[in-house]
Formats: sequence, structure tokens, C-alpha cells
Amino acid sequence: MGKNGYLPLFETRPARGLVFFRSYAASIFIGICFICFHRVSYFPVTERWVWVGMFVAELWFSFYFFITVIVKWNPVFRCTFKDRLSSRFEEEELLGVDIFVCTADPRLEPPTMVVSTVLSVMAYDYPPHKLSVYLSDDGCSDLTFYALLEASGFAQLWLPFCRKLKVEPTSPEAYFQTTPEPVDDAFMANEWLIIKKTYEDMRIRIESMTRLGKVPADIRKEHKGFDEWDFVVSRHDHPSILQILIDGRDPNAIDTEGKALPTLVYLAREKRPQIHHNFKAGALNALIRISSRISNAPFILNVDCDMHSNNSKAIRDALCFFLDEDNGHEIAYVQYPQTFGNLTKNEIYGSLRVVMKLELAGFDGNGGPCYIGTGCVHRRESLCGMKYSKELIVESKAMKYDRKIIEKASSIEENCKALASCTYEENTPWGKEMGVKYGCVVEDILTGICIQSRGWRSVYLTPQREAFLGMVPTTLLDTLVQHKRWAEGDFQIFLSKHCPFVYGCQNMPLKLQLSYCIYLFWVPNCFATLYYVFVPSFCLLKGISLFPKISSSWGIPYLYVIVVHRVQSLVEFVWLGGTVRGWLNEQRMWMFKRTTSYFFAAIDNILKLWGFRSQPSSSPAKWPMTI
Ligand SMILES: O=c1ccn([C@@H]2O[C@H](COP(=O)(O)OP(=O)(O)O[C@H]3O[C@H](CO)[C@@H](O)[C@H](O)[C@H]3O)[C@@H](O)[C@H]2O)c(=O)[nH]1
Ligand SMILES: [Mn+2]
Repeated sequence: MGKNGYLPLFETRPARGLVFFRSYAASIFIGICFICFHRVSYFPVTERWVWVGMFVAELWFSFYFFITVIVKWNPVFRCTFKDRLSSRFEEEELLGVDIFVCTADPRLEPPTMVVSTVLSVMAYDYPPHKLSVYLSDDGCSDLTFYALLEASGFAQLWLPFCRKLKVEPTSPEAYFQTTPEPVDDAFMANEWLIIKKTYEDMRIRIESMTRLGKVPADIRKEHKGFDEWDFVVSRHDHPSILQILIDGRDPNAIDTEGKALPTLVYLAREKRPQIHHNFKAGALNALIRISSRISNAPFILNVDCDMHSNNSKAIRDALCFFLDEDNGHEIAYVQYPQTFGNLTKNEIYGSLRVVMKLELAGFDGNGGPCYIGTGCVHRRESLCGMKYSKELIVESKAMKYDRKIIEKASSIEENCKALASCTYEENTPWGKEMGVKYGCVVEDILTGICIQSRGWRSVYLTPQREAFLGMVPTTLLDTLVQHKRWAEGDFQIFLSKHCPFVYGCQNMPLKLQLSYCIYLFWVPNCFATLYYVFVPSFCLLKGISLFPKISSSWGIPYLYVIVVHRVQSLVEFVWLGGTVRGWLNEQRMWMFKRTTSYFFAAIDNILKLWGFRSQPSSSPAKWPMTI
């Protein structure tokens, strides 16, 4: 029972088996002490510097080990009580949720995939008139717009179908790929086939249009929205395009069963070649402003366009945290893990398994997970830059979120365009104190740090049925480039004024500040690794030994630390559901990343620090053409 006599809407459970991990950590610590003692007391007369280098690398590894222990010391797992939420709040009392989907290039992110994601989030098990879906198209593509237009029609069939069959996942593409036709009910089977056929037809139309590369004139005539493309010079040079495809307040916006549809909005913010557009962060900020004028829901879910909803209850789950009477008011965001639908059996290029299943739960135990850019439900106030305070909550409870002035969709479109213009943010706090932060390639981590530094907490939720399924890069090069970008951005945060030890020192618990180092220190990890990879091997060739003989008792701590450390990693990986081969692949990827991605990230960081590179140095890997 909570403080005020309410039953809580969520529960926090500590991980089990911690005693094993803690004893392992203590034993490694003792091993490290022996190694240090050996390095100091057996200082050689010749090759001193090589020895010192080894010692420094080992000190670094020990420090990094210490950080991982802090992260994994006290992981917590959350579970929600959705039935209590439903019994406490009538459907009508549930608060609005705005859903932001970002896309940037129709060639790399096919419109069929984008609309499947959009349809998946439109079909959440949540009152549809409380949902508004916004698609930000940084590619300003009429093909994507056409696809969304098609989807807005298909939604009229898809949403009732999802309700009736309790469809899961609600992405039509994923659903028809994974679910066989229902055989026991002839009526249902027939309906199933009709919907599947309608979906396939739509997909074929979108795909052939995408192949064609342009929307034919006769289709352009069908919707006034296409006229906006008359003013588009290129994707880097065009005015804002804002189209409300479904206006949820319109009584005619209903599905085939007569139930309301969620609002659906298309936005391509203004771009001009001479003005920096700040990539995804810029897109999200434009969406925050535009949505505040259209639906202004108190909660915002944001997803990448390649990450469809896999669990139609995810919004209700997240609301269990925000609406909890006792502890909900201090929560700024609920982060879901990034899980992937396109992994190979043994996760050949890695899968972030340990990060997503364990480390972020550890962050949660230490004060709150970082924000990882997608699959995250934010409280609008905290995302917009407000500081946490008890008074704020009382105020916001009293505030009505629904817009009072009922404006016509067409006039909203005209009036709101200015909010997405590329000069709107000049001399405003947007990107600095307000909204998603600019100037960093990992805008998500930076934004999360800033939110937590303003006194807010966050929670990490890993429901049994994964909330979202996304895509991992499918080639080695793409993976290494993605990690180079993450590592560079993370280290840049460490060197900046937003370093958690400086910026977060007042409001973040010390263990959370330290936890961040596990990612912020990917870059410096490369130096110790490169040293350890190269120097002992060269020394071996010259006959110089840098380790004690295996027969000597000083060999034991080295052997113990190296072997037990890896065994623990293997056990952990398998315990988290991975395979032994998957672990071997992960080990290989770690070596690749530490010797290439992180090293190149280090060089870029250094160049930037010395002023040879302007900020931000690299655009997200896939988007060299969007600069
Ligand atoms: O100018 C741009 C560039 C990208 N995007 C969108 O941003 C998302 C992420 O971009 P992607 O190239 O897929 O980057 P990833 O490395 O896969 O992204 C991971 O890392 C990013 C930076 O840390 C986070 O923002 C993402 O959520 C996280 O999935 C995609 O939906 C893009 O459409 C834009 O909207 N505008
Ligand atoms: Mn991605």
C-alpha cells in the first residue's frame, strides 16, 4: 500500500543472484591488488618504460572494471500493474500521448517500412482519440508523404482488425510475416485474407512508386498536400510542409467500425543550405513545437522509423509510472530497451545484449537509465527543459492539456508552419536549455544527462514481450562506423561542460555519474587495449617477458583475473539468453571496436579539441548527404 492508501501502479524488484556477482567482483579485486603489487615490486632494470606502460594499461582496465562493477552492482527490474491503472482511470480520463516517428531518407528507410512503423503505433491499445502520431520527414520526400497518405486510409481497416483479433505485433509488415492465417474460424479467416490482400496491394503501390522515384501527376491531383512540393527545390532547400492527414477532432475521422482514429500529421521542417539543421535533434524539437499547437499531449513517445511497436500495451505500461500517485511525479522518462528484429542467429556483429538486458537495469538501480534516442516515453515538461520541483507537479495537474481553441486543420497547418522554419530557433534556448540538445552526435545521451541533472529521475522497463523491434546495421563496416560515432559523441560529452561529474554533480547520485563512464570512456579504452595488443607481442619477439612465469606463484593472479573475468562474461551472456557462439562473436566485435572505432573516434575527438574540426564533426553515419 502506498503512502496515501493507494496501491502502487508499479513495483521495483532487485535482481537475483547478486551475491555471486559480488563475490566474483571481490575476488577479481583481490587479484588486481596482487597484480599491482607484482608490477611495483618487480620493477625491471631494463625496459622500464614498457613495464610502466603495461602497468598503466592495467590500472586503466582495473578502473574500467571498477566502473562496470558499479553499473552491475544493483540492477533493478520494474513491473507494472495495468489492471490497477484501468480501474483507477476511466478511458476518458487517460492522458494524451504524442508519438514522434523520425525518418530521413526514402532510399535508406523505405516508405513501406516507415508506414508499417506508423501503423504499428497508431494501433496501440489506448483510446485512439488520445493518440497523435507525427511523422518527421527530413528527406522531404513526396514518396514518403504518398505512403503516409495510403497508410491513413489503410488505418481505417487496420485498427478495428487489430482490436478484433488482438493483433500483435501491430505492424502489418511484421504481423503478416510472422503470423499464420487463423484456421479455426472461417469468418475470421476470410477477414484476415481481405486485410492481408489490402495491405499487400498498398505495399505494392508504395513500392512501385518508390522504384519509380516520383509521384505521377494523376495521383498528385488526389490530395492538395502534393502541391506543397511545387516549392521544394531539393531536400536541403525547401519551406516547411505540414499536413494533418487525420484530424482526430474531426467527427468524420473514424474507422470502419465508427471508432475515432488517432490524429496523423506529416511534417517536413524547413531546410536551407546555409542553415544547420541539427539532424534528428532538430527534427524532434520542431515536432515538440508543432505538436504543442496541435495536440499538446503531456507525454511524448519517440521512435526511429525502423523500430516498430511490438507490444500494444507499451503506452499503458509507461503510464503506470507517470501516473503513480507516490513516485510518478519525479519521473521524466520511461526508457524501453532497443531490441532488434533482424539479428542473425549468433548475432554476428554484436547485439547490445548485455547493455540492454543488464547494464541499463543497473543504471536504473543507480538513479535512472540514460536516454537512448528511441523507444522512450517522455514527460513533455521535462523534455522541454523544466527543472523538477514538487510545485511544478501540482501546477501541471491543475492545467488542462486539451486545447481550448478549436481551430480548423487547414488554418493550423498555415499558422504552425513558422514553428518549423529554420530561423525560428535563432536566439532562442531551443537546443540549449530547451528540447533535445544540439552539437553532439549522441544527442540522446546528452539530453538524458541534462534531464537527470535538472533533478528528474527515469526508469527502465523491459516487459516480457519486447516493446519495440528495431534494426541493427547489417554489415561490419556499418556497425563499426555506428560505434565510432557513439564513442566519439560520448567522449565529447565527457570533455564538455555537460560531463556528469560537473553538470550532474548536484542532482545526480554519484553512482549514476560513475555509471555513465562505462560509455563515456569507450574512447580512452582504445589506448590501453592497443598497448596491450601490440606491445607484449612485440616484446615476445624480442625475448622480453612482461608477465611472470606461469610456474611462479605471481602467475596465479594474472591467470585468475584473465580467465575468471572472461568466464564470468560468458556465463552472463548465456544467462541473458545468448549463445556461446554469440558470445564469441561479441568478443571479436569488442576487439574490432576497441582497435578501430574507438581509435578513430579518439583521433576525431583530439582534432576537434585542437580546433581542426568544427562541431559537430560527423553526421550520423548513414546521412553524409543530409549535411
Ligand atoms: O538528419 C537526420 C538524421 C537522422 N534522423 C533519424 O534519426 C533516427 C536514427 O538515425 P540512425 O541513422 O538510424 O542512427 P542509429 O545509429 O541507428 O541511431 C541510434 O543512435 C542515435 C544517436 O545516439 C539515436 O538518436 C537513435 O535513436 C539510435 O537508434 C532515424 O530514424 C533517422 O530517420 C533524422 O530524423 N534526421
Ligand atoms: Mn537506426
